[in-house]
Amino acid sequence: MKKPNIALTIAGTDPTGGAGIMADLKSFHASGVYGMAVATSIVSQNSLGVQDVYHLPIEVLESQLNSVFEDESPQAIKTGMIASEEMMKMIKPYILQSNVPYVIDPVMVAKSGDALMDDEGKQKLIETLLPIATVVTPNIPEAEDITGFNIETVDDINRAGAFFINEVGSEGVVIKGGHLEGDAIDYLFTNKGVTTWNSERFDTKHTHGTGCTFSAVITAELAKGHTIEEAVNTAKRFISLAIQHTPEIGKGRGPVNHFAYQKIEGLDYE
Ligand SMILES: Nc1ncnc2c1ncn2[C@@H]1O[C@H](COP(=O)(O)OP(=O)(O)OP(=O)(O)O)[C@@H](O)[C@H]1O
Ligand SMILES: Cc1ncc(CO)c(N)n1
Repeated sequence: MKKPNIALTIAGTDPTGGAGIMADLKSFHASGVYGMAVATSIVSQNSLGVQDVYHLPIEVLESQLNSVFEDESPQAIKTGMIASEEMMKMIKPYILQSNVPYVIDPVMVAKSGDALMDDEGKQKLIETLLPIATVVTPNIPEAEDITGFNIETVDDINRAGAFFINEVGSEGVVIKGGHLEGDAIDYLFTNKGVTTWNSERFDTKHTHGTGCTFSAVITAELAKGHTIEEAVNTAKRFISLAIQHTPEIGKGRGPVNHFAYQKIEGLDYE
């Protein structure tokens, strides 16, 4: 059997399996990539919201990172919820040393509206990790927080894309239109220009963890050696099918279907 490509996620948890490292592992697996996961914060959350957040001590983060990197290095890395500057600084040298594609989902607020990062953390993300990202995947409110201006029109989105590439120094940014009205349009900006993906908006409340899933699939595709454009293309198809075929789990805003893409595309990995 061929050795699989490996993707690593460094993020918060969701005991109900819809978001965070649990969603990332499912998405890696459904993309045919071997998944590894380092936890930053333990989040008591479910489809109804966030009940409690416990940030792990910095030594616990370091110890997990050492366990991963002294053994087998991943071919791509993703970070999600990172609550403090201390954690960002701890993670950065591991990313730089591994020298593989690095995806940042700049998680700030859960779909329920609960905050997962404080204001200082947002500023520090811009200084420490965003400049070394291969791809950043903000939703509109996250892009507004990072750029410091309101995003309402396509002109605003173009301005935000330019900000990430030219001012922050990220290689690519996907500004996700999930929070706007109308079709779900995503905009990828790189130094080659802009590419857009358009999907119909599915009328469902079950969109818990869509951002985690989308960025995890981009990471998995980059781990396989695909280009940024190819990776976003696959991730868009993956998340659209996952939202279209939600499993109806939970009393509130439930998770998406992480296995719809694999099933519908008829994929059979080695
Ligand atoms: N109702 C929907 N129908 C179709 N696509 C959607 C819908 N909602 C979101 N998307 C798509 O899902 C992906 C994730 O975008 P979204 O804006 O929901 O991320 P997010 O807010 O970061 O998610 P979360 O914070 O819950 O993890 C994008 O490709 C977006 O266009
Ligand atoms: C741990 C975690 N990361 C990200 C999100 C955003 O969906 C969430 N709800 N929980």
